[in-house]
Amino acid sequence: MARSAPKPLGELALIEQISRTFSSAGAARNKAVALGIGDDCAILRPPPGHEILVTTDFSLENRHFRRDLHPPASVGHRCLARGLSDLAAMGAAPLAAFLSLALPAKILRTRRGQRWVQDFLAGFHSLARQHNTPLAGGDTSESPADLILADIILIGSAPRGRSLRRSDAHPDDALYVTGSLGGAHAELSALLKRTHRSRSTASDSHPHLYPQPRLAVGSVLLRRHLATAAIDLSDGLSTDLTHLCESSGLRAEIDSSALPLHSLTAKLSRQDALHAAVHGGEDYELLFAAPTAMRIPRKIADVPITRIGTLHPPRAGKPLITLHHGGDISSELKPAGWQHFSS
Ligand SMILES: Nc1ncnc2c1ncn2[C@@H]1O[C@H](COP(=O)(O)OP(=O)(O)O)[C@@H](O)[C@H]1O
Ligand SMILES: Cc1ncc(C[n+]2csc(CCOP(=O)(O)OP(=O)(O)O)c2C)c(N)n1
Ligand SMILES: [Mg+2]
Repeated sequence: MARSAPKPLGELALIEQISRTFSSAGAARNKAVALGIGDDCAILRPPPGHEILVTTDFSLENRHFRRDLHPPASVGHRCLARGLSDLAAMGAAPLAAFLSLALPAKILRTRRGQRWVQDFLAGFHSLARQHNTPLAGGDTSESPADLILADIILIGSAPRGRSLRRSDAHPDDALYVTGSLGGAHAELSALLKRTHRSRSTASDSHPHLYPQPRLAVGSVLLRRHLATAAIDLSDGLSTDLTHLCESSGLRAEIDSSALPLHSLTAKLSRQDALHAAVHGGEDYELLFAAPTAMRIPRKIADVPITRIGTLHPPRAGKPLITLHHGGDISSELKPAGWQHFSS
């Protein structure tokens, strides 16, 4: 017998559900939020001596996730992780998140659709709790198409004038990455070959479905004055290192054998594994520069740190990024990571 359709959720009921999820016992709290969901604006009070950092990123169905392949909890987790990773790259601590959500009307009329929304919020909420990031507001709208569209805004803070920028690396600084590379690309490629949704959960190791924003590492880099510059790896090392080099007016030399390849790339050929590590996006690891004389621990906040190369002053005839393959063999590494509008 067909089950009766559930009571459709309207805008106010949905906001009520979101508000309840994010104010429950055990929900993320932050002293900086003087007023959260429920009024025309939220009110934030950053810690004294700190300045505010703001970042925003879309999570769009069929661009950043597929409803038929990504578990809804992963979509929620990734939506927040994208913003938290930008804060991590600058050494900032999150104060609050704002979520703007456009949902197809259809989704709120079926039990399955309502469960999708509930699981999306649960995935978001679980990562928010881990990183003390309350949801302090947002916007809810009916999507004009049959597509789920989300935008996340993250507000963070850092001691005034101390945030890590892309532009402050020095000539002869060493380059480091956190964690491992290529795992997100390898997992996404495998996912795109499937015809049904993954059942993976955040408790397994899933670099694409559940990336871990490196907030603790970013905070140590800033607090202990270890890094001169940093960026997070969202579009891929080749593209994001190009940003860091261009912003700092430097060129880079990278040792391909030093790149820490994620274990998920082990099934690939050496060439495909390297391609995933260098051009695959969404690893959400940090790339940072530090003076060669600075002693950088092998692990920071339990995350392995690997030296992958060195920065140099620009020189006529030398490419912006040189990839060394051992012996005298080297090649130019051009930015070939993710770029919207290019395919
Ligand atoms: N539509 C836009 N309007 C204004 N600034 C934008 C827009 N899109 C991107 N930016 C800015 O351009 C810079 C680079 O953006 P992006 O590549 O998306 O950074 P990230 O990889 O850190 O998310 C950021 O400072 C971002 O705020
Ligand atoms: C369905 C699907 N196809 C392809 C991708 C791969 N992908 C989408 S966006 C992106 C790069 C990062 O996203 P972007 O919007 O550029 O984030 P930003 O650099 O602004 O943080 C990648 C690798 C994906 N996540 N999902
Ligand atoms: Mg962006």
